This record gives sequence, structure tokens and C-alpha cells, in this order.
Amino acid sequence: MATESFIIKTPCSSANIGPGFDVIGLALSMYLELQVTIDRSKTSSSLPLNCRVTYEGQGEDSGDISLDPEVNLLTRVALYVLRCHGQRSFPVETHVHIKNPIPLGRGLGSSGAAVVAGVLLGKECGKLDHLTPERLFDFCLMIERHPDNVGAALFGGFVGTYLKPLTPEEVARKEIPLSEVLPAPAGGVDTGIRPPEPPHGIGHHIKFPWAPEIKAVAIIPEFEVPTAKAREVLPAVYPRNDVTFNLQRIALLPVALGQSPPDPELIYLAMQDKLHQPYRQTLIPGLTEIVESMTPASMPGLLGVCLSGAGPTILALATGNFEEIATKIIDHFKKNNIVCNWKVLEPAEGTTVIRK
Ligand SMILES: Nc1ncnc2c1ncn2[C@@H]1O[C@H](COP(=O)(O)OP(=O)(O)O)[C@@H](O)[C@H]1O
Ligand SMILES: N[C@@H](CCOP(=O)(O)O)C(=O)O
Repeated sequence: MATESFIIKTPCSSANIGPGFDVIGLALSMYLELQVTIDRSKTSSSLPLNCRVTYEGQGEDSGDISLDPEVNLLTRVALYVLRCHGQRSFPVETHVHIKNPIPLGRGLGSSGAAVVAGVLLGKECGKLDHLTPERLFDFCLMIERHPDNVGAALFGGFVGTYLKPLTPEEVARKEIPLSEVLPAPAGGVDTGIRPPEPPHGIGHHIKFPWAPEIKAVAIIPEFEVPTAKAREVLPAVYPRNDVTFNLQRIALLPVALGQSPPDPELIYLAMQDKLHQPYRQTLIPGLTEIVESMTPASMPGLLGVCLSGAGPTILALATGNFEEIATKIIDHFKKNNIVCNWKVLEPAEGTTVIRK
């Protein structure tokens, strides 16, 4: 067939869920979608890297998302996968239309979804059928270096993610600067050198059960917090008591969220954190007040509240009363002149490729 078309659909995610910093991820029902067509009848193209990128959705009007395939995160990731397999550019002539409802820089895994979808785009465009989901995870981890949000976006559901102990040589390869992994942005020189391939079996995941009654209410402030900035405010070392506090809760969390009917007191306790949220309140006005004041005792239907990913979105897990819960959190943000919108989301399947 001369024209090939397929769709890549990747869910957004909420990482951490309180105590699970860089470990736990939950795929949620808002999807980044790539509509891809490849005209394989053509033998040459005037398009840069043979690829035309179009975009609709979040950040569309602000011009935050580049349409240059050498600059756009998604297509750069796809090029990384292609170049690791000896293919310098996209097939002649590729059109990638990106539909993105995931708000940017809000802690709902927009970059994780872009990385996962980009890796799949590279696999599909390059006909790299030998790449298993586990190997695709390795590629994701060379770019998004924590496994929680990419693990959820790739595999779906409620997941625990972990990295295998790497040899010193593998660590050196995995931690190679991002500028050497991703192709040079526009204006950079394509040296023709193959980028470093990921070590094998870097990341792993395990799926946890999720009680069907539990929904995720995302309260999304209008301002952005880039994940890189939200990681810079975290300390390099932690007091032992704070680490123990999180270990005790992380042992409860997957069990508490899998039990049906859910136990609000247990879930509320299991969602407390001392490793990232207290430090990130400097970037998210009202965060501590929200986390401390929203309890199942004061709000029927509520199970627990946490920062979603690196923020600023707040994730409230609940079995009902969604609007009242969201309104209460929105009112807290209002005191700091912050406007929000909100959505009820459900756990989602992982990334799928749909061929027509
Ligand atoms: N669909 C997309 N296409 C291209 N780039 C994207 C896309 N989604 C996110 N990004 C990039 O990722 C950035 C946001 O990443 P990050 O700061 O990690 O926040 P988030 O919590 O949303 O993942 C955006 O500013 C943009 O540069
Ligand atoms: N564990 C990471 C998760 C970042 O997720 P994002 O959705 O904000 O990109 C962190 O907390 O930094």
C-alpha cells in the first residue's frame, strides 16, 4: 500500500501519588494522540527530515510547541530511536499530526506521554518490529530519567516502577548528557554518528490492583511548573525519619488503593509524603494548606489528596462528591489568586497503536 496510516494513543499520568516519589505512576484517561501518515510511494521529499509536524491542543496558541521535527520533543525522541537503528530521518514522506489535550508543565505527564509516543513513533516509522515494550521502556528512560510517569504512560494502569542495578559502564551510558542522546536541535550539525543506545533492561514495572470505585479528580491550576525546576528544589540528602515515614506509607499505598470497598482512613494515611511535597510548596502557593486541610472526615467521598507528579496539579482520590471536593481545592487556590479548572479521570490502558 502506498499510503500507510496509524494512530498512537498515549494516556496522561499522575506520578508519585504521595509517598511514591519516582516510583509510583497512574495512567489516566486523557490521551495524547498522534495521527501519522506515510506516503511510501514518494522517493524524495523537500521536508526537513522528511517530516511535516502539525499540532492542535494545549499550548497551540502560545507557540510553545515547535513544529520543526528537529526541535519538537516528540519527533526528536522518534529520531533518536530511528538513528540508533541506522535510519537518519523519517520515511519519505511522513506527516505527524499531534492532538494534545494534556496541559503542559502541570504534573500530568505531558512530557512523559510525548516521550512514550515519540519512542513508539520511531518504532512504527522505522518498522522496528523487534522492539518489545520492555526495550521501548529503556529508550524512554534515556530521555525521561525517572521511570514513574513513562512507565504508567507506556504500560497503563497503576504501576510500581524500578530500575535494575546497572554496572558502572551502563550507568555512564544511561547518564550520558541528554544533548548527546537526542538529535541536535535545528541549526545543529548532523554528524552522522549513531547516538548511544540504552543499556538493556534498565527499567521494570509491576501492576497493582485498583479498586473500581476510586476516581481521580485533577484540579489543574493555570500556571506551569516545569518538572526540571520542581526537581531542583529537592534536597540531595534526607533526614532518616522522613525516609522511614515514606517507606511506611509506600508499603500501604498499593494495598490500600486495591481494596474494595476502599478504606478512606487507610488511604488518607497511605498518601502522606515527606520527600517531595514539603519542598515543592515553595513553587505551589497553598499546597501544604490543601494537603493538610482536605481529609475524609471533613469531606465525604474523599480518600486522599496529593500533588500530581511535580505539580502544580492537585490529585484528589475520591468515590463521590467530586464537584464539592474540586470546589474546595479551587477555593484554596483562589486565596492566592490562582485560577484552576478540574476534571474527573479514571485509570487508563497504556499506549496503543491503531492501524487502519
Ligand atoms: N505533545 C507534545 N509535543 C511536544 N512537546 C511536548 C508535548 N507535551 C509536552 N511537551 C514538552 O514537555 C514540556 C513539559 O514538560 P514538563 O515540564 O516535564 O511538564 P509535565 O509535568 O507536563 O510533563 C512542554 O513545555 C513541552 O516542551
Ligand atoms: N517523579 C517525578 C514525576 C514528574 O512527573 P511530571 O508529570 O510532573 O512530569 C517528579 O516528581 O519529579
